[in-house]
Amino acid sequence: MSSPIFVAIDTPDMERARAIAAAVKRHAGGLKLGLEFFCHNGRQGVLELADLGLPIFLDLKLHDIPNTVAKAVQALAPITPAVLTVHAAGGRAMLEDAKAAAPAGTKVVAVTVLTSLDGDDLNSIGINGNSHSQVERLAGLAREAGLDGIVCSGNEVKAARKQWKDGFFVVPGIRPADSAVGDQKRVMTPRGAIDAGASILVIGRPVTAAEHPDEALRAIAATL
Ligand SMILES: O=C(O)c1cc(=O)[nH]c(=O)n1[C@@H]1O[C@H](COP(=O)(O)O)[C@@H](O)[C@H]1O
Repeated sequence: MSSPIFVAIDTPDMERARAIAAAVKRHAGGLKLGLEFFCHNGRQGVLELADLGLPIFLDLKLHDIPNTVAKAVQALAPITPAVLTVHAAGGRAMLEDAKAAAPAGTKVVAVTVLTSLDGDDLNSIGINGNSHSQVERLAGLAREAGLDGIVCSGNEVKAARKQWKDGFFVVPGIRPADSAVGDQKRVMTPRGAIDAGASILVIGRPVTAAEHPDEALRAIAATL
């Protein structure tokens, strides 16, 4: 079985992205390319890294009116990412239109509550609940809209999986026990997230900031 770990290649520097991708390619389940990479390297950069043969998770966290998001998804062609993110808070019509615009082989997943937010952050943007209730609400919305799954932290994935048994659950905010947390607030160990029901783990700095990314990745994989 291929690894559930998608390595987040968060850099605008194509040389560095190529080097990290080449280093981890034998032991990663896929590559996650997000805003930092995409804003600088665009579709061409994505296609170049896709040539390595690993599944590509394109993390653009699209969030706009339904027509704009649907057209943006169409404009990604000829990229056919294995996974694509949109923001659940865009609402049901946006989610439905994003899914309808995506290629058949692309899992469209909705970001629920960013792992960099805690309860106080949620209150400050007018959400008077905790991350658990908000993730459950948005998971229900994503499911009703026909999406493939959600992005949430390891803390909520167990409850979300319970309400959506065949959902695809992406879990970032992954930190091995000895890792720096950085800007993440809702974190979980790799093993904890898998045990709680994650389908895939997104791991960036604990791998990419290591002196030897492939060794760091294999050490994490050994804990699963
Ligand atoms: O959609 C994501 O991938 C995502 C959602 C979320 O709630 N939190 C989150 O950290 N991510 C992404 O996951 C990666 C985490 O990177 P590290 O914190 O370096 O492991 C980054 O590329 C984030 O953009």
